[in-house]
Amino acid sequence: MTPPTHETLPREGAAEIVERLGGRSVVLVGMPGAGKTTVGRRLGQVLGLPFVDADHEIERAAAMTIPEIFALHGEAAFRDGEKRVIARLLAEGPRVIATGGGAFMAPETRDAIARNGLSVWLKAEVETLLSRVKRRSNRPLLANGDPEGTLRALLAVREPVFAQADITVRSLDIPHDVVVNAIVDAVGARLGVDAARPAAAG
Ligand SMILES: Nc1ncnc2c1ncn2[C@@H]1O[C@H](COP(=O)(O)OP(=O)(O)OP(=O)(O)O)[C@@H](O)[C@H]1O
Ligand SMILES: O=C(O)C1=C[C@@H](O)[C@@H](O)[C@H](O)C1
Ligand SMILES: [Mg+2]
Repeated sequence: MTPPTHETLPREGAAEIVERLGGRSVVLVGMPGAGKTTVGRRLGQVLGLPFVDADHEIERAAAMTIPEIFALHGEAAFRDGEKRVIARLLAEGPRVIATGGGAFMAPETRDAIARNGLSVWLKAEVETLLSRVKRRSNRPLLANGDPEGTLRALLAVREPVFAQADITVRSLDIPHDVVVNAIVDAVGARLGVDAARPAAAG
């Protein structure tokens, strides 16, 4: 028998999870490099929900990249736009939403997610985050010559806030599908869906 991969999805229990979400979205929060975009896209496929990345939506709405928004308008303007975009995405739910690394720090955004979503913190160690963020450079906050020090400082401030998420799942360096399955298990358990196991292949 072929082991299940994301090709065999959506998983058994996915329809019941979506039904019990009752229009709420599954919202991934966590540090840059936590895997919100990568894992979120696959989670959407598994649950049969549209996936949307808030960073990409902000770039689309502003018609410029995040580094350009920071450079031209500053971080405060980016944060304002981020709050508005996430509120709109939640209102258009249900979806799987990947948020930007700092989005959950805004109390209004946490409140909006609590009302219209289920928050999932993708938790990873600094060493893991660092090795992942080195691969891409769309993160103006880390472009200061000391990404490790910056990540550590951000994590110290943000970790207690991420810990307020409804669900915490470790984002280890393991196949993405394993992380996705752990999220489905946790969301299913939270919603009382006990059939949320991988669909048998064949
Ligand atoms: N479980 C995993 N194992 C190994 N690598 C992973 C895992 N999850 C994500 N990655 C890798 O880490 C990198 C960062 O992932 P991703 O861009 O999804 O993070 P993010 O949380 O969306 O970051 P940001 O907040 O900056 O948008 C990517 O190269 C991705 O392939
Ligand atoms: O950690 C952060 O504050 C950020 C993370 C990215 O996802 C982007 O939202 C932006 O670069 C800010
Ligand atoms: Mg991302």
